Amino acid sequence: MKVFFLVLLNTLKEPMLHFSFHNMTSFFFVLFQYNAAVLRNELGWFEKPKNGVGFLTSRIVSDTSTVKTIISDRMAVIVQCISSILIATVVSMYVNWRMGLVSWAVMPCHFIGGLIQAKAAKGFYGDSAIAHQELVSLASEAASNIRTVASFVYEDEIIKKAELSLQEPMRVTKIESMKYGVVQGISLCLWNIAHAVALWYTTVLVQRKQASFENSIRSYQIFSLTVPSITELWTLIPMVMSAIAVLNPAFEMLDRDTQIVPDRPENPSDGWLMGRTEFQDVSFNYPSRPEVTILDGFSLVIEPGQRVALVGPSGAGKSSVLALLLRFYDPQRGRVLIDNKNIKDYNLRWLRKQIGLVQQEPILFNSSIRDNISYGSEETSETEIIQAAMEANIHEFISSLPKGYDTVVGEKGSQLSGGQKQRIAIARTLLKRPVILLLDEATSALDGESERVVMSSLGAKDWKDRNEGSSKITSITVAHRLSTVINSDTIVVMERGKVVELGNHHTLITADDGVYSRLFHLQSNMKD
Ligand SMILES: Nc1ncnc2c1ncn2[C@@H]1O[C@H](COP(=O)(O)OP(=O)(O)OP(=O)(O)O)[C@@H](O)[C@H]1O
Repeated sequence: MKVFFLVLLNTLKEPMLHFSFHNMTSFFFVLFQYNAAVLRNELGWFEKPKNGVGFLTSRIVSDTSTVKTIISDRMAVIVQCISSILIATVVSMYVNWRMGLVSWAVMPCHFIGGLIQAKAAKGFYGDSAIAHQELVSLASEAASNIRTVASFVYEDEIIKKAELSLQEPMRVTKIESMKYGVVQGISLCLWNIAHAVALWYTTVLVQRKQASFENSIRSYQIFSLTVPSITELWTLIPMVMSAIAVLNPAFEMLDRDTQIVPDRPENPSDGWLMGRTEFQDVSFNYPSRPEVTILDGFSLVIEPGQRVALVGPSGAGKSSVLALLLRFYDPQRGRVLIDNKNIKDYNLRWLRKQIGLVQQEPILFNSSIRDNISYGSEETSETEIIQAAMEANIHEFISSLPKGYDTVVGEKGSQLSGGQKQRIAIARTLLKRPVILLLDEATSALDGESERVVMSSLGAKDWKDRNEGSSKITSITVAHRLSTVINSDTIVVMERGKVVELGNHHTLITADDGVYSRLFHLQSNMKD
């Protein structure tokens, strides 16, 4: 009866274990937390080589699936093995306590065998995980830049690089697997010794009449049936070891504090910004290149509603000024103020909602034009979407497409021309109704006429209906083509991270030896 009860218990433990461990909640929780932890980081973190797109993709997939393997799958098996061992011990003690004790006496052989195995398996997975990350990084970089790869006929080089990145891990894995084989042999030998000792002691017990033949056979059978559980338990150890190696960086990722916290201070300010922007003696270098000074004592005041242009030679630091305004980075010295308040004192999410950025190479998503325009402003109506498209001078083109606003644009907008992508990006930013608009070479791919329409529409833009205090949008435009910025209220000429000239087109053009007038005449001559 007691044996029957134990057998029943053994049978019932399976559904209970699977109910406890084999659900995916923990996996989805980790996946969610991991994604959130990645996105929480500041921009400088993403620019480190080890945090590139490919590496991150590979890490998210492999780290989370390892967590799932440990929590959902392996833990169930581990608990199952332990409970089987315990149940078998109780039963064998019940049948013949001497035999039960023998099972435990030879247990060290199993444990030592397992421990040796686990030690040998350490480091077995580390290199292959890194190789996997490198491969994913190479593949995703090549796939996302396939036009460049194809035009330079660089496919074979990428395959060679992939092969090269696998060579060292393959060599290490070969040596490790040979070591592992030897260790496996030693472990098996130890387990066989344990069996031989148990069998020998069974015969001793029978000869001494301390156990009946039937009971010793029963007890030995139970012991034999338990061994696979012990073996399985120990074969799981290498996997758990490797998982722990993977989990350490995963926990580091989850625990990392971002240097620019988007939710602090916790309470967003009320209402809307006016748009007065000020850079006070700002010095800045990128975290990835701390030795190079990008902005050096940069100061500038922009009044609400002003249209300001930043011009100057390539590398002067114009885009970096915009990046600081969005707090992608913090300056090392000086302050950036909006409406006379340091931008560090604003809730960053709230602040960014009021600033619109259009970049030279806008990123579109592989969905419909409508979704791309309403990205980040999901609650807007169809009329508002069309209005924004009209202001960006793209409505006519969209309407000419067979599927209109439902046309899917392909990955990164690959099915559109550069100018069309830029105009969709402008519409997307206009729909956000930003108080401050940042245009970084945003119209560089447009023809002259199209650019004129877009720029004059942006120049006339006002948010009177939303913000009683400010009528016109404050805009900062970065452009190399000076015709883009000729109508700006203020043109700021930058060189090596400093303001070297400031004024409107007419005042700057009259300074004969000025940087702006030289640039302007150079561009006019090229046109002629
Ligand atoms: N993420 C970055 N990490 C390190 N250095 C950077 C980064 N982005 C830009 N730089 C460097 O900062 C300097 C200023 O770049 P920035 O893009 O601000 O110049 P720019 O005046 O806008 O140039 P362009 O007119 O060519 O766009 C350049 O020397 C550039 O190499």
